[in-house]
Amino acid sequence: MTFLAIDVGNTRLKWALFESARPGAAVHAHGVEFLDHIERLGEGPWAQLPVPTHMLGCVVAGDAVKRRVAEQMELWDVPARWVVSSSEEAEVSNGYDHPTRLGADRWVAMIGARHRMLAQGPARPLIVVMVGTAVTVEALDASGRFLGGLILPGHGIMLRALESGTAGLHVPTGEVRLFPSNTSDALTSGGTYAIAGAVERMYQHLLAHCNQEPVCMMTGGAGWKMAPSMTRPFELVENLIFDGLLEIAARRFAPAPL
Ligand SMILES: Nc1ncnc2c1ncn2[C@@H]1O[C@H](COP(=O)(O)OP(=O)(O)O)[C@@H](O)[C@H]1O
Ligand SMILES: CC(C)(COP(=O)(O)O)[C@@H](O)C(=O)NCCC(=O)O
Ligand SMILES: [K+]
Repeated sequence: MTFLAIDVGNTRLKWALFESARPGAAVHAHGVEFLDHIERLGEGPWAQLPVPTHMLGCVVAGDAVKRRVAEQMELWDVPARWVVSSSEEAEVSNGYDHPTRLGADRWVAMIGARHRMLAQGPARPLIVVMVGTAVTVEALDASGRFLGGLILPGHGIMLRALESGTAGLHVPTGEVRLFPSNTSDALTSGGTYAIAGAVERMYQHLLAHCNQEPVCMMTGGAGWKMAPSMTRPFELVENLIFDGLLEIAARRFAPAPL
């Protein structure tokens, strides 16, 4: 029984074939493609894979991209299934005004993070930071209710916005500095501390709301860039979306109850 997990963001598709649809399952194979290269999957990395028993994915990149992924999956007789955010799943509840409008990647990452925390110790309030094309900062209370979250531009979008809106900001990538003394460092540091500052504020909001120190988990392709600049203890997790997809898949596909 193998399980294919797919996470399609606005920049890249991440996939992993697990040996079962259970949390902690061993990874048989995994890979990443930029969205422009999705058409390579079927004749490339997926051609040699054993046929997955089940697939579950999450996609925020739009319907055209979703169809292109489904086309690549035609090499197997496996239906493409995509998570839709809902008001409750895998013991996490959704406080969004319109639960189905919440980005599926945010929902799935929260489910992954909540169960990761529960596997390590008692339930606490939880901050989930995802640093991808955009950055999201979610807050959950100790009961597993999503209270709300922040969306802000990721590093690339911030830089491109500044480049396109000004005459004098076309410079190479710089370093994160406490007191940036050139344009490159000023831009790189500004973006990094904007993100770190947003996380710090959400941490304070959640601490005040719950009166208990939150656990903080960070994930996403650019998470490693943020790690040295964070103000609170956090765990950098490779892919919370895969963790969440395994939790959901276990409840949908696995024969034995959890
Ligand atoms: N080797 C890399 N290739 C592409 N993006 C990278 C790489 N290393 C870091 N990044 C950063 O990660 C972001 C993409 O992360 P990812 O989690 O794949 O985003 P998304 O889920 O939105 O597609 C890019 O915006 C970029 O800033
Ligand atoms: C916020 C996002 C753009 C993040 O996308 P990503 O950076 O993972 O590509 C995505 O989760 C999304 O489109 N959300 C829908 C709106 C919402 O969550 O309120
Ligand atoms: K993502």
